[in-house]
Amino acid sequence: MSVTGIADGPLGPDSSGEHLRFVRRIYQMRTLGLGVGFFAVAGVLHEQGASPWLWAALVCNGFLWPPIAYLLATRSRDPEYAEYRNLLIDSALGGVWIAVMQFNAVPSALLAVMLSADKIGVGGWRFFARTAAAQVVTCLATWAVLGFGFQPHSSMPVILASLPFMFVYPMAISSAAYGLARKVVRQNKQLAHISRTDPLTGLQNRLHWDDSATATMTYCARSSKHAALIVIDVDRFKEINDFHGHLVGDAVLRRVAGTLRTATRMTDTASRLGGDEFVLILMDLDLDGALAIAERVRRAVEDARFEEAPALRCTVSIGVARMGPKTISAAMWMRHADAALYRAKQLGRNQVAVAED
Ligand SMILES: Nc1nc2c(ncn2[C@@H]2O[C@H](COP(=O)(O)OP(=O)(O)OP(=O)(O)O)[C@@H](O)[C@H]2O)c(=O)[nH]1
Repeated sequence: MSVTGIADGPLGPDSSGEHLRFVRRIYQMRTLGLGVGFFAVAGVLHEQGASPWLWAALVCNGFLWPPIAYLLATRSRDPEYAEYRNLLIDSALGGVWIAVMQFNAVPSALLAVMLSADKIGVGGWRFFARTAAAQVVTCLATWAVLGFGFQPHSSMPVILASLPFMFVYPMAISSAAYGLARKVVRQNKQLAHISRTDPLTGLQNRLHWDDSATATMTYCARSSKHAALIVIDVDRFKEINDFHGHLVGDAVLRRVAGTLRTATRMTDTASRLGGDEFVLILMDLDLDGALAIAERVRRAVEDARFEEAPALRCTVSIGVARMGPKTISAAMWMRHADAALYRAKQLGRNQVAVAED
């Protein structure tokens, strides 16, 4: 007799912490499943007037096997593999108890179903097929050894003794599955956040810039609102890196990002396009408003001082493009802002230039 539970499927090679968590989860479910399953089988053994060695075997399986399996898995060099082996042993022992109970319908069916459900939950249909095969083999072998006894009728006391197993264990499996589903949702959210975030600055990255620009254009076109695009490029950033080192270069990029965050509102979007290039999408703001923000950013960067390099002064060049009637795509909008940025660089850097419509 043995049951386990649901857990994350096969794990990656670099996840020893995850492996141990997996082993712990299985240990908890195994302890619970065997604890309640014990009574289901005990009900039948009691009716059969079973021998003391069978009772001893049931007690060992029900209460000693979970901590032994846990120790075997946690002390193994490959806890995940060891735990899958333990799960296989669970199924094999389950087969033995079904035969010992002479196929007493209720507890036998419960054992078979619970052992199948948790194996599918842990390792999918393939793992289930392997464990089910082990279960059938041990069941047939035990049945043959014990003389092919067949007593499928379940008395009321046996049914009552099986009730805790019938209710408690499926609830525990469902609860574990719910916890797992919530974890997957949480991790998906984290992954989505990571995929759109620039790790150095925490701003949105290039991948999602296009979506944000297109969404802003659609919204502002529909609601006849203004919007402006501001492209910011650090002046002579290569020289900063070369002279002060990449760590200081990174600090400059983070400072520019911080300045952009401070200068914008909730509805605006600040992104790092890559290298030393940043972009701001400003919603519901006309050209004058956008120019004022661009100038504020330019001045804030000019005034910035760096602990790591007190002598360092850095500046940015900025191109501003409003969303005009002929701006039909995010790429076109960006081309306009880029052209203005190019002009700001040509005019001597550390300045703001405006794109012509
Ligand atoms: N520290 C640091 N440097 C980066 C990072 N990404 C790109 N760079 C460097 O940024 C520099 C960008 O330099 P350029 O594009 O040549 O431009 P620039 O030196 O700013 O020159 P102008 O734009 O013409 O003023 C390159 O040297 C890149 O190696 C980063 O994440 N951190």
